[in-house]
Amino acid sequence: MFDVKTLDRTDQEFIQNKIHNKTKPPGALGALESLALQLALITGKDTISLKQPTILVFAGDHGIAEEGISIAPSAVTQQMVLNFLNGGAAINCFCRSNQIAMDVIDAGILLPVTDERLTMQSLGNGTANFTQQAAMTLASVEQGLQFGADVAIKHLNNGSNVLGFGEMGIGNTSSAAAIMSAITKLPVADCVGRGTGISDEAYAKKVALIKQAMVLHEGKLDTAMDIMANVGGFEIVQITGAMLATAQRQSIILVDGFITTAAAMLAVMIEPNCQQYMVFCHQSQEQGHQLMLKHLNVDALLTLDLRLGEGTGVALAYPLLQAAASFYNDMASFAAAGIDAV
Ligand SMILES: O=C(O)c1ccc[n+]([C@@H]2O[C@H](COP(=O)([O-])O)[C@@H](O)[C@H]2O)c1
Ligand SMILES: Cc1cc2nc[nH]c2cc1C
Repeated sequence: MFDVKTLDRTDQEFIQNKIHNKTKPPGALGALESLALQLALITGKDTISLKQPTILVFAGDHGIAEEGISIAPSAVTQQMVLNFLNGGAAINCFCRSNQIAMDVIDAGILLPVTDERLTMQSLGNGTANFTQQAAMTLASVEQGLQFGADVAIKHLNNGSNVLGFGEMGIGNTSSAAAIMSAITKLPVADCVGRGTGISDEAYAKKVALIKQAMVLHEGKLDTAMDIMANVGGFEIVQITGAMLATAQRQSIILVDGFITTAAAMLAVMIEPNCQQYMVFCHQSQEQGHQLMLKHLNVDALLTLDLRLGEGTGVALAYPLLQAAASFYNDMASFAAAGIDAV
């Protein structure tokens, strides 16, 4: 279904020399230098171009929410979708301040929203409770990957070359933790965090429930498709498909927090080359996120102790991409500035 090419590294030496010859001590721009290298490899060796940055916010509900493992009920997913559409959420503020476009997608929320500003590609009214049965069918996984790819391609065809991914879904840290445990083989207790900020009691219940689910689905968590069907979420599947399509089009993927990184891990499991197109924007406070990033062997750009999701870490990190582009494109070289190279 997807065919992601390895990033062409023919120009790597040229790009590294260009960065090296800027008027600064070698390496002095730290993480911005590796970011500039990645962006130049993706968008072009002469100029880094970031076109029509857009954050796709996928919303979906989770059957496991009926167990009381979040501070909020599933109805809040719908209410937050309305908030996104009305411009009132944190992600709206940060997108506005950094001139990033937004698209809100109903990937499968419990309570419907009828609004022409919402991109409708629902896979159903929330997943089944994965502690009792499979979250969804394999047919839903396939449809979800396609829906996700479709919306990414729409934005890429409209001229964007940088897509960020965010999500909203009460209960989705439970699904992300189960996905993480299935992929990394780390113990459930290392993968489960407090999500929206649950009590000690709810946390203990969440760990026990996810352990129970891992036993229930044992032997059926070996492929990305099976992981998604058994313990996934509608928004997570669509983000996975959207990331795969973005990588296939050799465009930039901006990864947000714990849930979007779970989707990123699934995309990488399906097409390992995907990771070369990904920028990990922040390290969430959700306890498993650090271990996810370690598993992928990546560093995030920001650590702000965010644990909100929605794509907020992407929107906040975007100015760092602009800074990387700006120094790569506009900063003087030693030769141009008449400074003795160091
Ligand atoms: O992105 C993150 O790292 C993150 C960490 C904790 C919570 N969230 C958000 O909180 C919701 C899921 O939390 P929960 O407790 O309902 O599983 C969902 O809407 C996410 O966007 C997001
Ligand atoms: C209010 C609220 C806003 C959110 N945004 C992302 N996840 C969220 C969860 C809650 C509960």
